[in-house]
Amino acid sequence: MEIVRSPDRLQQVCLGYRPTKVIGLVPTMGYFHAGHLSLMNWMREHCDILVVSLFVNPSQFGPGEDLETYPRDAERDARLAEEHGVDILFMPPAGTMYARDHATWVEVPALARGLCGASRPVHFRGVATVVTKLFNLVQPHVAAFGEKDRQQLAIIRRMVRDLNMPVKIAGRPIVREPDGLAMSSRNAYLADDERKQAPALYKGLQAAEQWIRQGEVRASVLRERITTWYAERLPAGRLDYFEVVDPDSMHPVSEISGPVVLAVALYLGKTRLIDNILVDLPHGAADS
Ligand SMILES: Nc1ncnc2c1ncn2[C@@H]1O[C@H](COP(=O)(O)OP(=O)(O)OP(=O)(O)O)[C@@H](O)[C@H]1O
Ligand SMILES: CC(C)(CO)[C@@H](O)C(=O)[O-]
Ligand code: BAL
Repeated sequence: MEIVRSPDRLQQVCLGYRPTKVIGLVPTMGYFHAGHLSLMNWMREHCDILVVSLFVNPSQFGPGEDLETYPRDAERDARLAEEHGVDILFMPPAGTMYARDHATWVEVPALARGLCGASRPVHFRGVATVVTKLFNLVQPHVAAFGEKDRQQLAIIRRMVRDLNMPVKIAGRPIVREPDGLAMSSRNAYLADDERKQAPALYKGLQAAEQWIRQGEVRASVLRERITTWYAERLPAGRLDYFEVVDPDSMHPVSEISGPVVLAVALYLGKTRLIDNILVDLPHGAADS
């Protein structure tokens, strides 16, 4: 495995491979867990040259968010990357990815206003911009992203389509702890009592899926029921949002009549956790 720190060097190495090798990219912010490793394992089977980027991207953090305290362990991450067959681990020092007078931004506002975008207004602009930069540096044939960050995945798919970027996007399933909690680097922030309550986040989504399968089609009723459900089981929690959205546009659905995503964000103490599930109902389900 080669560790590359310079963006120019990364571009030069990848341009050399591009004509003859299938290049796969897994973008990350590091502090690897089984979710990251599942993306690497999948990509290892779908490319010749596996590139993993590890960059805690400042432009996707708003003021007062956890940029400085974001968990980091570069040494352990490098060891795990090597064990998982990574060919190139890109770890740029903070100052090298953006010019001092960086002025170009990529935005997909139609998909970035709601859900996480409502409480993190600059977040998806930062994500779309850094992912574009990574695509330009690596020129991957395929890039993989987790469904845990489903709004991010939808935004990247739309950006790639709208801007004719020559890369295939693979969305990969959420890897969970045995108790159902979605793996996330930020789980490391949870105090013991918070960690004990955290699996209720996913259990709530499963309960809401059941209510839908039992015939509830009104998003407003689901939101009311789930708010009570979480308040009873997560006394330390503060709900940021629970939304029923269309899987492609990520726009809210008021009456369910086909596949929907149930998406939630909740603060447990100071830690903001997100999760979602796809409820894959057939189209026209409510009419039958
Ligand atoms: N539990 C998971 N299952 C599958 N993919 C995941 C999971 N968690 C993160 N990913 C994916 O890994 C990639 C890198 O994500 P990132 O490094 O931000 O990790 P993270 O655990 O999501 O961190 P955070 O705590 O910041 O949310 C993204 O495509 C993300 O969707
Ligand atoms: C895609 C990404 C690596 C961009 O910084 C980040 O948002 C993440 O880890 O999900
Ligand atoms: N995986 C999402 C990265 C972030 O929350 O900034």
